[in-house]
Amino acid sequence: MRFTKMHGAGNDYVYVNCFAEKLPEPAPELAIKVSDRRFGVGGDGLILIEPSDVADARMRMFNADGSEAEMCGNGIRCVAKFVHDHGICQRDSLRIETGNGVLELKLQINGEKAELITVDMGIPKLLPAEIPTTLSDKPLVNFPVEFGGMELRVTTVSMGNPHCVVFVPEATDALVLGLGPQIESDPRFPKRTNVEFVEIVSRTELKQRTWERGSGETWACGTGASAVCVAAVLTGQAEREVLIHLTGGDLRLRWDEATEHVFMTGGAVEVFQGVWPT
Ligand SMILES: N[C@@H](CCC[C@H](N)C(=O)O)C(=O)O
Repeated sequence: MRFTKMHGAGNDYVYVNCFAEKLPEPAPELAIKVSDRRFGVGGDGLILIEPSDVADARMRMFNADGSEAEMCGNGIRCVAKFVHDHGICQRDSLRIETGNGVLELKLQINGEKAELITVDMGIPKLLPAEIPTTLSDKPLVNFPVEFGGMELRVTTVSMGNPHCVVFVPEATDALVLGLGPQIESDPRFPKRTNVEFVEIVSRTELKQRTWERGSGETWACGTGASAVCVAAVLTGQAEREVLIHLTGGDLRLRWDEATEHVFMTGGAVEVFQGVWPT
């Protein structure tokens, strides 16, 4: 099986072009093996680029623990770059099918290659049943909750996948690596959750660290950055257009007032290609 290693802002996955390749084993098992940073290729998970009946391509994404997620914001930019740069569909606007519906992307091309990509991430969902969470029966905005003996204020947002956003003075290891996994698996999030710890730098600039459902701390999370933009606006701390600094790079987010859609812009990088197993 040929694969391509790609990353968006340091959120790295093993990508397989299923227009041409067959998986040697079921995707969940394969995801666990290839993601291993010592015994595998190394990555935050596995992403399959498949033919679609309703769009230019379909993305399926598997976390490093083998669980399948509905959406991946950094992943979809890489899928678009792959689809464009490898000649599957060379338009500068693409439609990609995901577990959160068909999303539209605009590609900025430099020479022959896609560089910056803007994704219409759709309308965020805020109802507790849509997250899902049992913490309240109303949308949670700066909602006080106790986790591990500590009271935090959380804002929950679904971008197709669940996010729990916590604004903090400093996103320390104790919070991200200590509380992150506890919140991820808290039974009040029946499908587990991604967790974002966010520092407000100014009304247009934020800093984010993410504990991802199924993969642990990653260097960036695109659906997470979208949820953070929405949460920062809902809590009155930021404008609708923000620059978010993540551990592995920056993303630009805009929550459009008229359409309520979130737009995310960032890069996508092809790192190397290989064959699995060797
Ligand atoms: N890194 C991704 C999100 C990947 C899926 C997530 N871990 C989940 O289980 O929902 C992104 O860039 O959005």
